[in-house]
Amino acid sequence: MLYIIGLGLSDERDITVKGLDAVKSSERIYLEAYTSVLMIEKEKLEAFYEKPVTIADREMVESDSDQILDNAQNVNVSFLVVGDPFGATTHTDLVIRAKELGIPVQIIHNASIMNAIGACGLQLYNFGQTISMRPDSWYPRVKENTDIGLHTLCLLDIKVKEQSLENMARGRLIYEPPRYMTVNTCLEQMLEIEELRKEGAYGPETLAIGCVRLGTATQQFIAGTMEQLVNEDFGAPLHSLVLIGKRMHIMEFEMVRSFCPEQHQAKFEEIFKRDYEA
Ligand SMILES: C[S@@+](CC[C@H](N)C(=O)[O-])C[C@H]1O[C@@H](n2cnc3c(N)ncnc32)[C@H](O)[C@@H]1O
Repeated sequence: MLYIIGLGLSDERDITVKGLDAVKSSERIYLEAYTSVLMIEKEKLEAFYEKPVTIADREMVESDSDQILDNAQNVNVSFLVVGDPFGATTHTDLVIRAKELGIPVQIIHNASIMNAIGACGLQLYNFGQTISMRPDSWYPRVKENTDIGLHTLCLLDIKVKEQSLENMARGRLIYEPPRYMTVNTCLEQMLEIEELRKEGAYGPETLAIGCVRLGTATQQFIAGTMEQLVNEDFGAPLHSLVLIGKRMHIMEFEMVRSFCPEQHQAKFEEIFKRDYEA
C-alpha cells in the first residue's frame, strides 16, 4: 500500500492518528521536501516516529518515482507531504503511477494552507483562483478574481536547490539554503507590475492581509492596504498574502479589521466604506 499522508502545517505532532498508524506500519517513509520546505525537520520526524525518513526532492518524485513505489504492492510505503497531499501542490502523478503499477493507494488528509487561510476572517466560499507568485501568468487570474469581487490567495515562491554562481563556476554541487519570498517582496512586485500594466486588477489602496506561519504557535495576520503592508515586519517564513475582493461581507470585514494595527485602522475603515461596501 502507498499511503500519501498530510502532515498539517506546524510540527511533527500535527499528523493525524490514522496517519501515524500508517507511518508506523510502513517499511519505507519519504518526506516530500520541495514545497513547504522543512518547516518540519526530518530529524524531528525520525525521533517522533522512531524510524528513518528519506527526503524526496522534486527530481525523485517526478522522475524517479519507481524508487518510492518499489515493492509497494507487498509492503507499506508512506509518502509524507507538508500540509495536505492535494493542497496547492498536488501529487496526482504519483497516484497515477502507483495505479499503473497496481499499487493500492490511501490518502490521509490534513490541514492545508488552502483551507487554514479561512482563519484570516474571509470566507473560503468567497475566494477565487489561488495564484503562485512565480513569474508567469498570475496577473490575469488576479484580475479575473477582483473583477467579480472575489478574494485572492497568493502563495509565495520558495526557491530550493539553488546553486551560487561561485559554486557553479567551480563545478561544485553545493546548494544554497532555501529562500522564501516575503509578503513585503510580493507586495512590492505586485505594485510594480500594476504600475506597468495599469489594468486595475488592484492598487496601493486595495485591502490585503499578510498571513504568516499559519497553524503554528507564532501564526499572525496583519491587515491593511497593500501600500501600508509593504513596510510591515512579518517575521520568519512561511508567508502568504490575501488580496481582499470587493464583495467582502460585513462579518468578514469585522473579523479582518481585528487584524488591522491601530495606526492603519482609520484608513482601513475609510477605504472599506468608499470602495467595498456595496
Ligand atoms: C506550494 S505551497 C504548498 C502547500 C502545502 N502542500 C499545503 O497543503 O499547505 C507553498 C506555499 O504555501 C504557503 N504556505 C504554506 N504553508 C504556510 C503556512 N503555514 N503559513 C503561511 N503560508 C504558508 C507559502 O506561500 C508557501 O510558499
